Amino acid sequence: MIILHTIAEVRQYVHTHRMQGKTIGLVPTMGYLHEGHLSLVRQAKEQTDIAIMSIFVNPLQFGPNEDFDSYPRDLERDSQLAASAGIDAIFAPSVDTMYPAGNGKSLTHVDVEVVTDTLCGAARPGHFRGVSTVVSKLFNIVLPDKAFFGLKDAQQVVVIQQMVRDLDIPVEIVPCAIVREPDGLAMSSRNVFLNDDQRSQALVLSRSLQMAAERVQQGERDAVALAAAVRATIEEQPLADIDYVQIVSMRDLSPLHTLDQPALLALAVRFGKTRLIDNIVLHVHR
Ligand SMILES: Nc1ncnc2c1ncn2[C@@H]1O[C@H](COP(=O)(O)OP(=O)(O)OP(=O)(O)O)[C@@H](O)[C@H]1O
Ligand SMILES: CC(C)(CO)[C@@H](O)C(=O)[O-]
Ligand code: BAL
Repeated sequence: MIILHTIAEVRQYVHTHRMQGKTIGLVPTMGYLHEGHLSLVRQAKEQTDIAIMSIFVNPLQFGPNEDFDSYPRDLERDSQLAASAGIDAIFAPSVDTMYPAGNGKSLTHVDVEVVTDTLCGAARPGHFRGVSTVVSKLFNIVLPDKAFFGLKDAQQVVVIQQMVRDLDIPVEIVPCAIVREPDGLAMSSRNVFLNDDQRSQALVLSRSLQMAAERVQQGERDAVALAAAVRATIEEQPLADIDYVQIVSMRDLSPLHTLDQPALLALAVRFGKTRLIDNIVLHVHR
């Protein structure tokens, strides 16, 4: 396993393997790895010859009052975990390498419209502009055949798929299932910030999503009532501060009133300063 820091090193590494006829898989991350990230690595290794992980806490996707500075970072630990999951190379650039204009700013941006109007796009202005800009840079640097993204960030998957279609970027986006702790909590690098009370109350997120899926199975078709029920369940936990609970169309993420098509129930909830997201796809059998 090799750690690369510059764009030139990555290009050279990729070129060498391409000349040998190898396919390339990219796993973009912000590091502080857990089993969710490692599941993406394993899928990359199954589907491509060479798996490259990027580890970069991207300043462009954080708002001024968000947790860019405190976001957990540990490249040493990440390298060991990534190597144990079979990664071939890590690309860990500095902020100046990715943004030579300085101060973590870019003079050029990629802006995906419409599917960024809801959910985290509405709650975190500029977030997806930062994500699609850095991901398109990573695609241009690595030139992967496939890129692997977790469905915990379901809107991110939709945004990247839209960007790739609209800009004719020759990469296949592979969405990967959410990995959870045994008690249901979706794995996230930010879980380390939860204290014991917050951690146990945060179980309400996966529990309420599961409850919603069961109600849909039992025939519930009123998306507004269902979202309200999820909201009420979460509000029973005194430490939970809801950012959003929304049911949207899987197709274009527009808000849904009736469950008459595949839907995404997505939520973002703060516990103290820690903002957690989770979601479930609601399958409606008519
Ligand atoms: N629990 C998970 N299951 C599957 N994929 C995941 C999970 N957590 C993160 N990922 C995916 O890993 C990739 C990198 O995500 P990132 O580094 O932001 O990790 P994270 O744990 O989501 O961090 P945070 O939630 O604190 O932003 C993304 O594609 C993300 O969807
Ligand atoms: C895709 C990504 C690595 C871009 O910075 C980030 O948004 C993430 O970790 O999901
Ligand atoms: N996984 C999404 C990265 C972020 O929260 O900025």
